[in-house]
Amino acid sequence: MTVNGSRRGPLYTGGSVFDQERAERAVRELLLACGENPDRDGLQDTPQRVARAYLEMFAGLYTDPDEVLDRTFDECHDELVLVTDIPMYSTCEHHLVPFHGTAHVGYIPNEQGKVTGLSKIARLVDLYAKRPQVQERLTSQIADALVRKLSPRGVIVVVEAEHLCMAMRGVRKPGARTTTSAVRGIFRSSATSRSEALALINGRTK
Ligand SMILES: Nc1nc2c(ncn2[C@@H]2O[C@H](COP(=O)(O)OP(=O)(O)OP(=O)(O)O)[C@@H](O)[C@H]2O)c(=O)[nH]1
Ligand SMILES: [Zn+2]
Repeated sequence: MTVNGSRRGPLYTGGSVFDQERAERAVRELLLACGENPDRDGLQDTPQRVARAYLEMFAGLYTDPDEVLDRTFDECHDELVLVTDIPMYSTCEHHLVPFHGTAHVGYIPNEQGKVTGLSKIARLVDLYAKRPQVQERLTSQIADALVRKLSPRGVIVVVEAEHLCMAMRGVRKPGARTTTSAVRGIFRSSATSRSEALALINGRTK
C-alpha cells in the first residue's frame, strides 16, 4: 500500500484518498449523534483509533490489484492449483460491520503454464476483502483479477462467510453462513472440472 506517511491531511494513494482528519471528525460526530461524550476519558483517542482502523480495513482501496499479480512465471504446470482455507475479513458495505470466513481459490494455468506465487493469491483475497464489500462482488473480483493477469484455462473461487450484520443485529442469526462461488473458463463450461474442484474444496472444509 502506498500512503503518505503523515498522520495529518489526506493520504494520496493512486485512485482513492484516505483523509485521516475527516475520518476522525466523522467518528467524533457519530459518537455525539449516539449521545456519547467523545471528550470523556475512555473516548478521547477513539476517533483517531477508529480512523486508523478504517484505513487498515479499507486498505484494498489504495492498492492496484493488478500490481499484486505482477510477478508471474512460467512453470509448465497446466493442471489445477488450489489454495484453500484462506482466512478472510471484510466489511459489509450496507452496515459497515465485519463479515468473515474463508476463501478457496483455484485455477488451471494456460498452455504456457503461467502461474503466480501462492502468497499472491492470499494477498489478492485480502486486497478485495479490505474494501466496503458484498460477498458476491468480492468473490467475482478475485476470479476476474486472476483471469486478467494469468489468462488461465479456468478459475474457481468459493467464499464462505458469516455476516455480523445478520448475527449481532437485524435478523440475529449467529452461525448462519453464506457461500458464494465464481467460476470462469473451463470451470464454467465443464461440469466435470467444476465438480472435481468443488469436491477438493469440500473435502478440505468438512
Ligand atoms: N447479497 C448480499 N446481501 C448482503 C451482504 N451483506 C449484507 N447483506 C444484506 O443487505 C441487506 C440490506 O437490507 P436493507 O433492508 O437495506 O437493510 P436493513 O433494514 O438493515 O436489513 P436487515 O439486515 O434485514 O435488518 C440485508 O438483507 C443484509 O443481510 C452481502 O454480502 N451480499
Ligand atoms: Zn450488512
